[in-house]
Amino acid sequence: MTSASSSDNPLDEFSLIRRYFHHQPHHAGQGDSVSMGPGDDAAILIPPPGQQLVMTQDTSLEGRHFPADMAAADVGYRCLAVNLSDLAAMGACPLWFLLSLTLPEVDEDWLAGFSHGMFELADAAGIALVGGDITRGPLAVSIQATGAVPAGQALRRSGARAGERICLGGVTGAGLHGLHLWQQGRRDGPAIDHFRRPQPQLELGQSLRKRASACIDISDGVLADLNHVLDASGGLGAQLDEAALPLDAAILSDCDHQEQRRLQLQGGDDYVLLFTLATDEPIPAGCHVIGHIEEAPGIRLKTMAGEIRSLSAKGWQHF
Ligand SMILES: Nc1ncnc2c1ncn2[C@@H]1O[C@H](COP(=O)(O)OP(=O)(O)OP(=O)(O)O)[C@@H](O)[C@H]1O
Ligand SMILES: Cc1ncc(C[n+]2csc(CCOP(=O)(O)O)c2C)c(N)n1
Ligand SMILES: [Mg+2]
Repeated sequence: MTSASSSDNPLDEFSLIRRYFHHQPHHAGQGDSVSMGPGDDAAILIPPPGQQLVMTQDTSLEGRHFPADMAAADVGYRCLAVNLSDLAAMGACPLWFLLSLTLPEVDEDWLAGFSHGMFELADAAGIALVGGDITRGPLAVSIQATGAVPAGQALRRSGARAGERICLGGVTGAGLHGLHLWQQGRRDGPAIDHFRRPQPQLELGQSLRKRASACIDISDGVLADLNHVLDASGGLGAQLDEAALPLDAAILSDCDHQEQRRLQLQGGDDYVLLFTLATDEPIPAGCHVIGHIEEAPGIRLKTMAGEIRSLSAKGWQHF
């Protein structure tokens, strides 16, 4: 957020909610499970019969998760996308979300852009805003999203087994590279688009139910998030194949080989799925096998030259 539109009478909290956050869902059926949306002390929701609910929450702060000069519509889109990516990683269908917004002031241009970007993705994903909270302070967006899966079919981090293939739902490295380019003053191009508007892999996640043995979305980098799968699966290890790491050479063309590898493996902000598949499962279209699970703990890389090198599971960390 860079500036406030000055107004003698800024909207009060309730008018602001009505104007920007009472949104008619566009999807056929979207909102059918909402008995009471924004407006009462809490939302009243109808869980789909026979399904389990899946809940996640992610907070995005200006300057920490998105740059202060990012367009409001991109901020709205991105803050919802990172939550939907967690639902995708569980194989869930999105249902409802709550929005907790902390605003430094009432800037109607910013609110119009933010809500437009956020509802663009909400409508595309079929998720309904059912309530939230608005308060004053440094800009922060916290979203709690709920989805559903048929009982017992949620994907978890914990089911990987030795011998299984490790797959990626897309290329990695573009998100953090986009942030770097942004910090150098660039405002367009594929890496920047990836950073501004990550595409949560909801359909892929749902298609992996009963197929993938473990799944996670990559927010902190391939190594760090793969390590969560290995830990959750009982302390297993992995070997990655450098030659098999998917690389969008056009996106990372301005980086040297070492920086490309660092972005691909440790970047973060990717929001693609990493999952494990038994050897008899077909590889979903558009996905890449990047290695396999091993009994011996730790992550190793088979280099282009055929050497095996140990890697530390370094990735993005707040502290
Ligand atoms: N304050 C908290 N209280 C309880 N559980 C938490 C808290 N913060 C995180 N967790 C739980 O810890 C687990 C890992 O959280 P984390 O935020 O790292 O999720 P992630 O999906 O790995 O990353 P991302 O935040 O980028 O989505 C999740 O199950 C989350 O619900
Ligand atoms: C302005 C700015 N600086 C740095 C980054 C990089 N970054 C911040 S948090 C995070 C991991 C996921 O976070 P969380 O675990 O909180 O969901 C990453 C890769 C960014 N996105 N924006
Ligand atoms: Mg996650």
